[in-house]
Amino acid sequence: MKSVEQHVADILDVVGPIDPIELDLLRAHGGVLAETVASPVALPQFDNSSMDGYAVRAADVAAAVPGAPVTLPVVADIPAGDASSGAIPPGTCARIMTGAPMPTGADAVVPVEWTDGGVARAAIHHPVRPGNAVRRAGEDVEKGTTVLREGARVGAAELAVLAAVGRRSVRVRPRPRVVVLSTGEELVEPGEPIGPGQIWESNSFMLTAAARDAGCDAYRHGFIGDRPETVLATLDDVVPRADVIVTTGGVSMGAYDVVKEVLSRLGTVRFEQVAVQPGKPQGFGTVGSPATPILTLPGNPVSSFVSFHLFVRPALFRLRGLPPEPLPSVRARLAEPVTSPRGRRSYLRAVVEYDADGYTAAPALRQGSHQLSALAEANALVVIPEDVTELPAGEEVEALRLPAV
Ligand SMILES: Nc1nc2c(c(=O)[nH]1)N[C@H]1C(S)=C(S)[C@@H](COP(=O)(O)OP(=O)(O)OC[C@H]3O[C@@H](n4cnc5c(N)ncnc54)[C@H](O)[C@@H]3O)O[C@H]1N2
Ligand code: MOO
Repeated sequence: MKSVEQHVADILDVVGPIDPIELDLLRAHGGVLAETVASPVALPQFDNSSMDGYAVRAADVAAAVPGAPVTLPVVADIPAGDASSGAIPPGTCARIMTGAPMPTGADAVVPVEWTDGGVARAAIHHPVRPGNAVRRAGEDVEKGTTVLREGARVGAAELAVLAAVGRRSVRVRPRPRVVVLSTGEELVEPGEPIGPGQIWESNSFMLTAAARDAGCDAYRHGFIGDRPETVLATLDDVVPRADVIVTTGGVSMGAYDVVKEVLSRLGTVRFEQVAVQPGKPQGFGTVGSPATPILTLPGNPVSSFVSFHLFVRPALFRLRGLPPEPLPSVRARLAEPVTSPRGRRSYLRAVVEYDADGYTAAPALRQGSHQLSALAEANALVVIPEDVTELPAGEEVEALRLPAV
């Protein structure tokens, strides 16, 4: 059987970063910068006050002390956005608001709390040093310097920086469009009545959400039955709208394993067994024109979930133009003994907790690949290597942290 690492490497060979496009700021949210951004201006662009108070010459208020204030005439009132005040003569002051341009001649701001708050004349009770409460032009960003590098993920802070340097749009690799399809005649839409032998469909909700959590625009196409013509027609239909297609079900050895049957015929998708538990039957390749990457995951819900984190997630990172890093991991002590099949690497659902002695991993009692309840409780996947069949409690293991919402 193929190793997990080899399967990831093979997938990454067929998946490349999606092409960059210029997008308006909020549409670029969640994208990855495809340009390095330099600021065309200094930030701040002008000296301005960091407090509501009075712009003064520091020398004029050097003698001020509580009880014996220096009183100055107020010659201007400067709100933020008002650059019309000109210079203030020596021995005067200007009422100034946070963010307002410093008037020429003033070199410091006295916060309003240190004054009587006067409108025509202001009594100042504290001396200030030159530069007090003044934000100098360029002290945040000098004109022409790099503020964001290619490869940065465009989140809230990056959008703030882009807007602050005057950008309305930016070149990014946008969030990849992931189309999620499930197959199986037994599936019924949740909320609908269910008949004997049927189950409510769950994989496509899980995968759509997981892909969104991984920074993609994911669409749940819903599910299709086990008829080859429908599967092919559906794939043709979604290719133009997808940067990657993820399917579940129909990839093992059964008589109705339609995904495998249909895609094997095309010759562009490989079906293999990976030495992993759960998630052994896997397929990947490309479909349609333009050739669109497709990953076919097993139908068992837990297998599908684990496959997403091991195989789909790196592919999504690659599409985004990010390093295909694995889930973050910690070393943890097993709270219970565990077993694992020889020759397959197990990913056991577990609850990892941190205390004074470090991390502990409590494996879920129900580890079946259909047992979803344990999945919802778990916050980690404990890795049991291929050549290990059992481990006692207390043994140290690698635990992959599952992303939290
Ligand atoms: N003879 C063999 N049988 C199986 C093997 C094998 O090697 N030889 N492998 C087993 C393993 S391991 C897995 S994993 C599954 C994978 O099966 P498929 O990918 O073909 O998936 P299905 O047969 O369609 O479904 C499996 C299981 O999952 C349920 N399911 C499917 N889709 C959904 C969905 N969207 N939402 C919720 N549940 C879903 C389905 O009802 C089945 O119970 O094959 C084993 N068999
Ligand atoms: O690989 Mo299957 O996922 O063992 O249940």
